[in-house]
Amino acid sequence: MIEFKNVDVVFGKQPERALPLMDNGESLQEIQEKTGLTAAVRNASLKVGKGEICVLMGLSGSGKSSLLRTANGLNPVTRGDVFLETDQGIQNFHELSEDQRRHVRMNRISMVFQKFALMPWLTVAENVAFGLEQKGLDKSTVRTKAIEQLTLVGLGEWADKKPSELSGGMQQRVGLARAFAMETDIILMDEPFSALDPLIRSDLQDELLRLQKQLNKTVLFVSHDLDEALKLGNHIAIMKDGAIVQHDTPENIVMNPADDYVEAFVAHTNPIDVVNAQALMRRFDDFREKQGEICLSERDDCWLYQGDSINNSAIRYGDTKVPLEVWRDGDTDDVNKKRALVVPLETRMHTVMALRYQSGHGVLVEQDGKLVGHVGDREIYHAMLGKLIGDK
Ligand SMILES: Nc1ncnc2c1ncn2[C@@H]1O[C@H](COP(=O)(O)OP(=O)(O)OP(=O)(O)O)[C@@H](O)[C@H]1O
Repeated sequence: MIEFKNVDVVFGKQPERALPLMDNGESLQEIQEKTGLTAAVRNASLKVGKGEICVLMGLSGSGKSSLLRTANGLNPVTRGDVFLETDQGIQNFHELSEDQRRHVRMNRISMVFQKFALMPWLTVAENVAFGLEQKGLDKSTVRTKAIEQLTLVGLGEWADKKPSELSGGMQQRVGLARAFAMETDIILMDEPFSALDPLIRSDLQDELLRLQKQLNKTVLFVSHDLDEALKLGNHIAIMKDGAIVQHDTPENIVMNPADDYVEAFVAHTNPIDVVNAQALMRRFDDFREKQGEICLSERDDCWLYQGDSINNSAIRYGDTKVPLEVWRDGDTDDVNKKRALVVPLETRMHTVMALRYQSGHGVLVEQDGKLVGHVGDREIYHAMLGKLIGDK
């Protein structure tokens, strides 16, 4: 977990001079003119939970990197707090002694930069091992861990090559392996994929999502690119002139932008590529129940009977029962029309719509093997019109 509370970052001599002006609501430009100081971050509050990827987005100069870099002390905090989960519990990073900070940097936080920052004279494995050696682990443990991490990112065979023998995409994979090897809970990523061409970039995004499923880190990720933010983020925080103007789920950023600035960012995004079943569905708490069955549609006389498992559950239209089937990622054209389909929470709206259309039934949504909601035509139409059922 990492939490920023009312963080201000000001660059220049005697940065505190900017604080009263900031409190007066003066603009960055006014502050710059009056004091010569750069107020890069203004009153930013943001919490990133364990297992979450939060993407910081905004135009160039909006303060994304300045905020990110307060998390490991690369930038000072002029005012405010940065709380981190450490082995001593939750601690305010900027109140720690220099020794304690070094310990936290070594054991709790790692960082991946835009430039791969690999040392050219070391082999790939030695680059991954570097931080582990600093931790004081013995040589054979270090080598084993480095190879394990390289294998995890598909580069096991390349361990003894030099970085210059690898493509840009592979070098950034080494960067990921190096960050993951440190086994820190928190990973800071400052535009790690921006220098890569689009196909490789997309591969690495997939790779990060795959690793994250396995490793469950707390990730703060800076990006310029909305598509990247929508693909990776559980939450997105949009920054403007040093302030966070909206911190929200990707769906809400696209469907309910907080102001014109956010709206301009998302103007060309199609909701069906962003909204997922979780945001789209109507939860069962919201439906009428009768004799143990949930009424999915009054008009169609459609009911859900829930047995002890999904396989033993069914939907019923009047007297006709339709068994359920969990949809496994695959072709949306090739669905069994005699079944109603069940999808996980993260399934994208375009897939849910295709399954609704192909199966002829509303789509059920499961979480950890339990049915939790339903997407029918009403939910789909609402989302197309720019409204999610959850925020009506
Ligand atoms: N070390 C520094 N010293 C002085 N000013 C700085 C420093 N780092 C950043 N700034 C200034 O702070 C403001 C915010 O910069 P920052 O790099 O945080 O923005 P950003 O949103 O990450 O931009 P980009 O997407 O271009 O990297 C800018 O005006 C920048 O010039």
